[in-house]
Amino acid sequence: MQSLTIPRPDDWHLHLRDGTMLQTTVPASATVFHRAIVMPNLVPPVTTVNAALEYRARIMEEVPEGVSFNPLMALYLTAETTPGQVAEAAANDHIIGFKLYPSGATTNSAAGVKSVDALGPVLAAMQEHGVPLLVHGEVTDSDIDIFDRERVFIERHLIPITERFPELKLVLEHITTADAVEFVKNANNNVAATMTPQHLLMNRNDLLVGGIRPHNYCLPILKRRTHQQALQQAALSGSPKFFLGTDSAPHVQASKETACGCAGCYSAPAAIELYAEFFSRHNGLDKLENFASGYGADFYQLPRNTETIELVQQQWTVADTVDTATGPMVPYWAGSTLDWKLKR
Ligand SMILES: NC(=O)N[C@@H](CC(=O)O)C(=O)O
Ligand SMILES: [Zn+2]
Ligand SMILES: [Zn+2]
Repeated sequence: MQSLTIPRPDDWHLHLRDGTMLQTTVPASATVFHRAIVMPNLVPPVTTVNAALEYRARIMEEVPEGVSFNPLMALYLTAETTPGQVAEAAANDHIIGFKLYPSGATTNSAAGVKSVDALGPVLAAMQEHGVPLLVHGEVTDSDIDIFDRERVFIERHLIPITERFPELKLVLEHITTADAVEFVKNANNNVAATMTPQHLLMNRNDLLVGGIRPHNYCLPILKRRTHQQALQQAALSGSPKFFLGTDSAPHVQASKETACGCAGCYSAPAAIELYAEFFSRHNGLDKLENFASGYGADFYQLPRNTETIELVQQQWTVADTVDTATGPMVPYWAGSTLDWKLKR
């Protein structure tokens, strides 16, 4: 049997939610990943260091016995965020950075930023303190087509931000377009991107052909195949600017399979295997190690993990549903097979 041993991976973009949902989501990620950036789009959003530390404590309560898991908390950037709060965040090892959600762009983004241009003083403080800016990069203007929202956000906001703050550490999250790949490649080394399993493995046909597939619906929305191919090439290129961030985003089945379904793929139950599937399908398994367990840590100036995990080439089927205290969830890739399995 073929097997592959790599350092324990980290997930640089993760949604765990709160309350009883943590009983399901925390073990699913903590038993695989050593560190994870926990996204702050709760209701209400996690905007202060104190709120983030309390949220982190609730997460830690659900980490299984004997498992070491280090949640790195992102704070939700709002129009009220101050340079003082940036300094406070910079001084706390449990806080990794600030997350910019354009208001209305995605799940629980109502409290997000309405004017990116007004963020100058806060971005200046982030640049000064070396605090990363994590970005959901989509405009929300009703006259911009949903498939163009990432490209337009890059043109209108990201290029100006990187020109004005050339030393700002910036991660364009869950990239979906060739435009995003080009932007990141052409930017300074303090600009990087995370990639999800669904954007590497799928394109919009997987969402819309032969019936609408709510469990493949996430934001930014899956794009056409040429964009998928640009992402694939970037991941396979071995560039340190592209690394793993699952964007695992749990919603219960009833909220996904409905007339107005929520955006988000719950990929955590098969996360590392999904990436292995992608790299193995493209004869690039040797690139998995740095993508999953190296480049992200390097970017965030954290040590690489020394523990290892083992993947074995063995077919298995992702569960149809996962039970939670608030009802069943349908994981991403439910009922389909994968060729690589994490040895647990
Ligand atoms: N990606 C998604 O489709 N959904 C995420 C939010 C996000 O990361 O944009 C969620 O919190 O559900
Ligand atoms: Zn997002
Ligand atoms: Zn996300």
